[in-house]
Amino acid sequence: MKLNPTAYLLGLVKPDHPWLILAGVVLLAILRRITKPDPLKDIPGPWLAKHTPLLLAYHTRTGKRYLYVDKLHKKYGPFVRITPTQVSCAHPTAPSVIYAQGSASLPKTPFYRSFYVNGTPSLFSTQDRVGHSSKRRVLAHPFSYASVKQFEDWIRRSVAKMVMKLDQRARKSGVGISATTLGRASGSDTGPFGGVESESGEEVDVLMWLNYLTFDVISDLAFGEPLGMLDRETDVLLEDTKKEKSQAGVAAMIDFRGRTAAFLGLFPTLLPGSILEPLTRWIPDPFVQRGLQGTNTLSLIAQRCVKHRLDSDSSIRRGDLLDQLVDDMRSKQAQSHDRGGEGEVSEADVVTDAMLLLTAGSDTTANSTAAILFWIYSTPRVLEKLRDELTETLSAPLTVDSTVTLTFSDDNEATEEVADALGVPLHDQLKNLKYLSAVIDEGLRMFATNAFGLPRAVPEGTSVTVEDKTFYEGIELSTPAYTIQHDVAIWGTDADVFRPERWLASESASCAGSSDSESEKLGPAELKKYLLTFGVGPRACIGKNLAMLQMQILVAAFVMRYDLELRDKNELRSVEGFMHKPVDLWARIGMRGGL
Ligand code: HEM
Repeated sequence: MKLNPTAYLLGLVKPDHPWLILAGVVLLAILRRITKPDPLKDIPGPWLAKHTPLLLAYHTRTGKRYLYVDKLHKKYGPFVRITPTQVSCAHPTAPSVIYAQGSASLPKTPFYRSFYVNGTPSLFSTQDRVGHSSKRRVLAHPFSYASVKQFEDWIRRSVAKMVMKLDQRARKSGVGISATTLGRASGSDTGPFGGVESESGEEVDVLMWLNYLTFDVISDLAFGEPLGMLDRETDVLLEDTKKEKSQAGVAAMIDFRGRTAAFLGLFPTLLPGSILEPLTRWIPDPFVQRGLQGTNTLSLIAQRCVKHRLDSDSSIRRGDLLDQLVDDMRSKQAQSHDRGGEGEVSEADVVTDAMLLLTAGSDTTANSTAAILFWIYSTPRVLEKLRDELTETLSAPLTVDSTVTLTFSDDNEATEEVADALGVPLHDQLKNLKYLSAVIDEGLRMFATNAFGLPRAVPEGTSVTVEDKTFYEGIELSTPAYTIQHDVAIWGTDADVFRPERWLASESASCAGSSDSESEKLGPAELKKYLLTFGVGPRACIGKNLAMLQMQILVAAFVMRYDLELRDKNELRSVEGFMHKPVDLWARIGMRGGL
């Protein structure tokens, strides 16, 4: 078939040999690179990485990019070339330079165009600084701690629903988990937590339940209705999804989308804004197609929700995040009317940002919480100490009469009573608990939900110096979060040990496992600079308050209520897309002794 360039550019016609065209593009890029002077010739790295992003792309596809980059740093040192234009900087001074605030801040790279939705950038993916500030201002207030606190009742209601369902599994054969499986921390047969030697409860995938919860919470806030995963006890297939070939649920689609974006982002010539972009949809690769299909379907769902809100009576307000996005659109449309359309925010912008909130704010929180629970339940000393701290503050979960049958209703007040009766903690009871906070920070450090080196570009006509290396315009710099969070020069020789005490000023050097570490010299406030889980600088996570509030409530609720016997307490299997996530967290769940 003869290729009609216009039809191809409109994406209407499938070219005969998309792989050949792609191979040609890669070859041209290599030739160009070989014949041009190389500004990064002094930066070490694998030979192939100098000429093509394919090596990094391969490791991205395996879901272990962070381990590959970590290995490169161990071999080549703090500066490693990972693609022809990208340098991974694992020097401790790198985060404050690459993710600097204010006029020194570096823009996001074209990599982020892989997250555009139908060609529209979101708050997260936009490279334009002015556009970013304007979008960020809209959501800054709703994500402030004071505003997020107002969502607390919504969150506790969902936690209560999850707890009731997990209780049924945990009570299957009535009694607590054996002391042996918990590590016999106290040496007594009844175990430190009052459990007795017996098999109890069902095996559940804790990660899956956390996903149901966080997806319900964020869809309620961003889409105006919960997806209903907790009710249905499954990743949902929405009406819009059922028409699709893949038949994947929402959580699975978000996963495909993140993995595909991390891969395609390494080939900017295939992304929106590039002439070759129409080719992308014809790439005969199921991995890519699943991700693109996921994006399309999620955007259809978002469009339906936004349309529903726009069509509904504007005087009835839910006070959720979607209300904020719609209000902003309406006010900017009114203002720009007088300026001939300049600065207008369209329905497509609202759809893209609503979808962003769902994708950024759901499994990230679930994955982080699952990882933290893994570390807590595989370290009996920490579990015991955390329970001591929580017990001093929360008595409710231990006094619940478990024989009373609690039922859920649509009446919010009634369900809040259920949350109280089930002893779901209030954030005010938790927010100042030092050990809980240290355990969460340490879990985030160890697992590194954001393990990726988030790329930033050196702008035209400028240069950036990290330690003794200067980089010029067009070079892309990133800091590998996992590597920094496990660097012995920062955390000490026990960098790979789960030791929450390093975050407590009074105890940072006094616990088993601590050594001649640098972390004895760096106090907890200094160490915070190297915890990159939520990003750093002007593009850092806007949802951190919401995520922390959920994680604190969830961790406290689990630890106070359940004993978990992990199927594998030696390893948390994980995979990295754009974010790093556990594959699952199977555990036999039992009610804690006394409940
Ligand atoms: C533990 C959970 C979370 C983690 C680990 C996390 C991590 C991150 C990271 C590393 C970034 C920076 C990305 C970059 O620079 O490319 C980011 C940005 C962002 N996150 Fe989160 N996040 C979490 C929860 C949330 C929640 C609950 C929401 C909202 C519902 C959210 C919304 C966003 C948004 C909108 C951005 C883009 C901010 C901007 O560019 O100005 N995140 N997040």
